[in-house]
Amino acid sequence: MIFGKHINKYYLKYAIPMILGVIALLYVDYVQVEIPRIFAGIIDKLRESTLTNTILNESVLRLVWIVLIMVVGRVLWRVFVFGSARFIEHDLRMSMFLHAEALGVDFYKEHKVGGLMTHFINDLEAIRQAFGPGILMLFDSLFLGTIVIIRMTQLSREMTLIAVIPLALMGVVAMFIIKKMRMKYKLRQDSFEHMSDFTQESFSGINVIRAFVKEVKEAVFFAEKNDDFYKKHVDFVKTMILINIVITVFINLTILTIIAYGAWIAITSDFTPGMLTEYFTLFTTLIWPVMALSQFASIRSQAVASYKRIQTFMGAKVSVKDEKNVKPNQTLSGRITFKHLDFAYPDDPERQILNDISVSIEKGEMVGVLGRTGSGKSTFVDLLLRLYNVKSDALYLDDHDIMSLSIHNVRDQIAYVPQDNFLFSDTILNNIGFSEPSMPEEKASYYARLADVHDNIIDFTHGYQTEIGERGVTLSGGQKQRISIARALAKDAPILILDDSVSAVDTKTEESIIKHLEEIRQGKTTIVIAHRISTIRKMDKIILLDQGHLLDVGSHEDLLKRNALYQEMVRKQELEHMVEG
Ligand SMILES: Nc1ncnc2c1ncn2[C@@H]1O[C@H](COP(=O)(O)OP(=O)(O)OP(=O)(O)O)[C@@H](O)[C@H]1O
Repeated sequence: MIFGKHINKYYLKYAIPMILGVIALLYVDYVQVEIPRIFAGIIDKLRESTLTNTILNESVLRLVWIVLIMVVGRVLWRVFVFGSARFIEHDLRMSMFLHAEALGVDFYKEHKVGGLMTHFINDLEAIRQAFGPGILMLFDSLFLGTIVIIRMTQLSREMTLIAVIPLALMGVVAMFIIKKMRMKYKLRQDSFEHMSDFTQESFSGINVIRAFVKEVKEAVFFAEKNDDFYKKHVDFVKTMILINIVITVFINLTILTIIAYGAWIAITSDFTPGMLTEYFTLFTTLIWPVMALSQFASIRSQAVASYKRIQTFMGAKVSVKDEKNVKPNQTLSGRITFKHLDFAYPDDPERQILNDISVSIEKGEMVGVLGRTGSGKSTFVDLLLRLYNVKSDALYLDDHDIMSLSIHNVRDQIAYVPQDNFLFSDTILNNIGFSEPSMPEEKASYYARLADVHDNIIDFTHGYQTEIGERGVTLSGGQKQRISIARALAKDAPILILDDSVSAVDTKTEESIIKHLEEIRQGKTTIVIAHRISTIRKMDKIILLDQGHLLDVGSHEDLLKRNALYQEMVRKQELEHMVEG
């Protein structure tokens, strides 16, 4: 069962338990074939009236031994073969997860999470089936099948020919059906992936669906996907049933032939009733290996289809990775320099998002980034986080070209509050303490105070132990923002980036948070993207972006004096303030 490089390595890793398991399996098969022979001996001795107590006792003792060996052997192969299959599934899942973590933003833009989940659930299960029951079926059918056929041939060559020819014919027919089945399984899996994608997105956007009263429209779309999956699944199952019918018909016809032909040769030759019983028992033993072979083919075809999907996923290029020969970990002071930086997103290389950006941010400065929506503010900070590759000699952290540092090194030195304020379904304490294992509650509460969210937290019945998300409380937008800020502050990194992170709090709370930032970020660099001028007016400098260009850099007073766009923004916001006021 050669799958491909992502799996073949596990053959080596689990070679010993797998081989031990297969040896136990083959030994069980070997002793199992002895049973019909013992019965045949007893029957013939009975017929000849030569059965003595000693012979009977010996036969029973041999049977007891065989059963004991079979019990122990079955336990052993189950542990070794099925155990290894579970380990392979576990290891592959782990490397898939690590790969998923390494994949860049561009991958997640193209691939939906629901589809990704089907690799982790259905496709991995298909691989496990191939390595557990699949290996069992493959060796059972080959080894048990062979020794049974040899013994059957020793008993009667002609009858074995009569029995084996239809079985071989069945194998050929089954092969064609299995090929079809593989194709149908792939279609079924693809359909399942589309349905999962759709379901995941619908649940994520359930509030929007409700707000637009589009439940019926979504249900209709879901029904289409559900129907499609149903049809593809039924189509696949029909082929599976067809193969079972073919097998059953062939086997029963062969049994009939054996009974008729066997009875005839028992009457007309020296073929004894004991031999006929043994032969018949052997043939019924042969049914399992034949069935196992066809089931193995089906399991394998599903696993191959699943592996191809996993391979496509594992083969997805990690677009953002360390350059060769990156410097060993550097401690950064927080100085940032953009030098004529141009940037276009990899999926749209023709459209330049940032143009010729040259600006310096000194260690310890508090810097506001302002600009109309879509002007490139988030892109500007995403590049600092090294979420994308930039050309060399365009962006420096201290005196290091960002491309010469490891991604881990860069991100380790930056604390970040993302625009969507994503929080994990975990306790508030663990969310705030995400940057360090087991952060004490006093430390988390210190940062929560700075982010002005401590009072909200202690209002919850379980305080810092309150679970957030699916299993716990639902937080308001402002609470989520402030917990995200506390989480970033708790990282206490040389550079802190807040991407539009105080938009959901009132101006008084915003003022308090900014004041706290000024106090605790002394000597450390802080970059705050904002839409409200009130958020950044007191900062050391303001970077004004417009349509991907750096329009101006200076203090609030400087920009107010000389920059028309800034004056316009201030005027508009004052007006809005007055109207609201
Ligand atoms: N992953 C991406 N791929 C391609 N284009 C993108 C991507 N992300 C953003 N853009 C484009 O880059 C431009 C700048 O977006 P960006 O999010 O940096 O602006 P912004 O100033 O932060 O906007 P806002 O204030 O609305 O958050 C936009 O035109 C946007 O469509």
